[in-house]
Amino acid sequence: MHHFSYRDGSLFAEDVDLREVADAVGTPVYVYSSATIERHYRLFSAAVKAAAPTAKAHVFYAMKANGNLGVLKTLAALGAGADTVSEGEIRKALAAGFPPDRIVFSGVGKSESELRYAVEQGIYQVNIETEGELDLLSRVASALGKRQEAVFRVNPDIGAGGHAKITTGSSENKFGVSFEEVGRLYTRAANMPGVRMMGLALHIGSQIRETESYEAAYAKMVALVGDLRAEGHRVERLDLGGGLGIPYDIPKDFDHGPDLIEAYAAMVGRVTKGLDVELGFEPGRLIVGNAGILMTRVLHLNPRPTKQFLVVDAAMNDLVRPAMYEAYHEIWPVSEPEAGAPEIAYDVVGPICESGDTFTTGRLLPTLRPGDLIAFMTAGAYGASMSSTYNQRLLVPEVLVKGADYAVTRPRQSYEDLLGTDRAPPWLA
Ligand SMILES: Cc1ncc(COP(=O)(O)O)c(C=O)c1O
Ligand SMILES: N[C@@H](CCCC[NH3+])C(=O)O
Repeated sequence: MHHFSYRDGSLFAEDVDLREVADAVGTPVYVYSSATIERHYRLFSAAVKAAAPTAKAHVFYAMKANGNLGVLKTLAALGAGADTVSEGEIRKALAAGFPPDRIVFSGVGKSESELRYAVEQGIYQVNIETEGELDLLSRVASALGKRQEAVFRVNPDIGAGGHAKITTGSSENKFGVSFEEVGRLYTRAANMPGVRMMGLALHIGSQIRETESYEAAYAKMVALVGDLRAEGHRVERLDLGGGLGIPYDIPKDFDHGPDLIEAYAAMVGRVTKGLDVELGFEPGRLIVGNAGILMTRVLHLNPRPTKQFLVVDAAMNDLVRPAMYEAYHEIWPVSEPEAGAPEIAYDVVGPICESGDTFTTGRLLPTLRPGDLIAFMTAGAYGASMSSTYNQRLLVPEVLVKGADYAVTRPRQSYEDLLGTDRAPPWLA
């Protein structure tokens, strides 16, 4: 369920009329609902905690999905941890109030300075993805006189996900140390200064809407825990990653309840039954995806003999998912269409000079005119966080709603900001 609905002929985010936000903040604009974020975080954490009653479960929100400070503070206040993938994310997580001992650092290519920063901050766990990274972490941490707790991110050779570009668990993907190598690396790490191996992690992909792939991968990991322990290794933590998917095709009256979350949690309970480990989870999209929309205004119509282009003021630099993954986002007019109003098939496109700057083709929508507002739904995850200034367009503002209140949690970038970071080379100055 999410908290965007029609009231008095207009689309509301909780108790805030989106027309009001468009007037005050302009378009395009991302709008997030605190209530939806809270609901999904609570549903997920309660489900996994209940399903694995003997294991301690920690939820680390994967902040790459949405790193807005207001969103992060909302989740930190609920007691979530953070799954980070760069020094920038660690810094932002700390600034948002996540305590260091609830921060996990994942990622395929961590640099020496990033690892040093993470160790200095005393973060909970580094998820090591290569042997070179094990060596580097050991060197960096021992030079600081510290011992960093870490796990190996294992590639289980079982991938899943909503698109080939977001599958991560196959051995063809770059992520994690090879399943066959873990035993040898664990043995090496036991004798290394600066690191303390605590267990294993995996993350098999994103937008996964079934539990079978997870179950196969998790079962493989549970067996690996047993094998490592039999060799005398300490394996106290199992970080099960994120990736649980959400519905993108949501009819307006749809209440997508906790079904998939519960099926997932039950599967986790089944697979880890009797296993004495602390479990970690790294959900991103599940927490914030349905909690956000991108509101945009129609600029122009461009009729062609075979189609009608609807040119809006948002573009692929603001929401890249359709261009990058052929992703589907529902489009809801902000003014509620009258029942039975005639519909037209539109190609909804942005102003960027690429044909790929197309949000959808042939989408049936009520008749729209320049000046009308529409919302790309389910844009809370990998929307603003993947945006860019391509075509020298300003990064769009982000607004967080709570009940009848809203706040601009990131203002629209200014042209001064856009130009201000560039430097001319001395020979052209
Ligand atoms: C290591 C890791 N954890 C968690 C996530 C979060 O994924 P999702 O947003 O699909 O839950 C990702 C991104 O896929 C990831 O790479
Ligand atoms: N960016 C992807 C998800 C990738 C997840 C990051 N590991 C999306 O928009 O669906």
